Amino acid sequence: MITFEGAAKVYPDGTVAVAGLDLTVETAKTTVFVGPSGSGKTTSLRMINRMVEPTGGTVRIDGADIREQDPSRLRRSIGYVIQQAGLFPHRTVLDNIATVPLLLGWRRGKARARAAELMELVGLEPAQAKRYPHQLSGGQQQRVGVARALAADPPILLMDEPFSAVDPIVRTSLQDELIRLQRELNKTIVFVTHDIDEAVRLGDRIAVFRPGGELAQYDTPERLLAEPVDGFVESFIGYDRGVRRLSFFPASALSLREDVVFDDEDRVERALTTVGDGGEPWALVVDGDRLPMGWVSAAQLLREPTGVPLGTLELAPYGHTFDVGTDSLRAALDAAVLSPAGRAVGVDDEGRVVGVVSQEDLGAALWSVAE
Ligand SMILES: Nc1ncnc2c1ncn2[C@@H]1O[C@H](COP(=O)(O)OP(=O)(O)OP(=O)(O)O)[C@@H](O)[C@H]1O
Repeated sequence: MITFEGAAKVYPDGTVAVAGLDLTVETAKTTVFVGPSGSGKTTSLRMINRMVEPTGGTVRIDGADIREQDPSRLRRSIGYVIQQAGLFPHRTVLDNIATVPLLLGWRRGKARARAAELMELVGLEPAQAKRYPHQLSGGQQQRVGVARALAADPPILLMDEPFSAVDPIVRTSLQDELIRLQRELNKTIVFVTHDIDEAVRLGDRIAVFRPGGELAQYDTPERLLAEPVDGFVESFIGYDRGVRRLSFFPASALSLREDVVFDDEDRVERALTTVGDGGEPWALVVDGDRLPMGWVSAAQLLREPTGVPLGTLELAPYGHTFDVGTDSLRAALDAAVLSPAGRAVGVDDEGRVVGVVSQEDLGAALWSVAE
């Protein structure tokens, strides 16, 4: 547990970077500091490893005042990852990762073996061990940065905008990796970002900072999105917070329809029992393995001669699907919005169609969330 007790930082030029922070970071959880530029996130983070000394208040780790600990020893017991990874350019990937164990006096062989183990943990190929940082992509460099920070197995990991310099696709995969790693390692992670979406994805708790180095709100992502404390937090989160909140509700609560799903060998007249004449506007066609093939509209079915197998018709693309076991209401809504039929296709973990969610069913689920 890391506790900030009235921790403040005023620079000699009078800039108030952090104006008396009271906050407890829970052990083995991910806490995200988010806020606009200059709101004191990095300064607060760096107080934890004494890269910044507070001008007021106290920071404790598991109850002990960090001022009473030797700064370089403290730093070796806390992993630190920064934007652009901050790797040593003239050291190989393996030696970069082995830095802290070597500083701690490990034998070279043991430090390198540990570094190789960490490369695998963060998803780097063994062949990259002998490369230099400039021979890696930005995303790979960040992975090396994370491996280096974890090398001595520190209980605390500080991450200062570690993924902000990579493109959005790499960024999402690094976030996924961090979520997976954290499930395995249970570190106390403090993560700084500007990006509220990143904060909501990664954080067990989120601290929103406002200009002037003040804490505006400290809450779980669910509560932050549901109940921002004031106009500043609300506008910082953005006006689509209602839709974002849907990520916290499982899609498994939706009722799925199977009576509008037909086999590719079924004939047009079979589909017309529920779609078209049967009142429904769209049918979903699946193949013999129940993998989705596409949509056919009621209007088209009524034009086609009977006896034609549905799989031979020109089908509208089914768009993207949602996983009924693991996805959220947000994913289901997204799938419905992007579908030409305005309906979302729910699949199991092997991509086989379980059923379809109509707009009415989605609407009912959204109402229950709003209550
Ligand atoms: N060495 C320094 N001397 C004077 N002012 C400083 C110093 N370092 C930081 N500041 C100021 O302290 C304030 C907080 O900076 P900090 O880096 O903590 O903000 P931040 O929220 O992390 O911002 P960003 O997201 O842009 O990194 C800013 O106004 C910054 O200009």
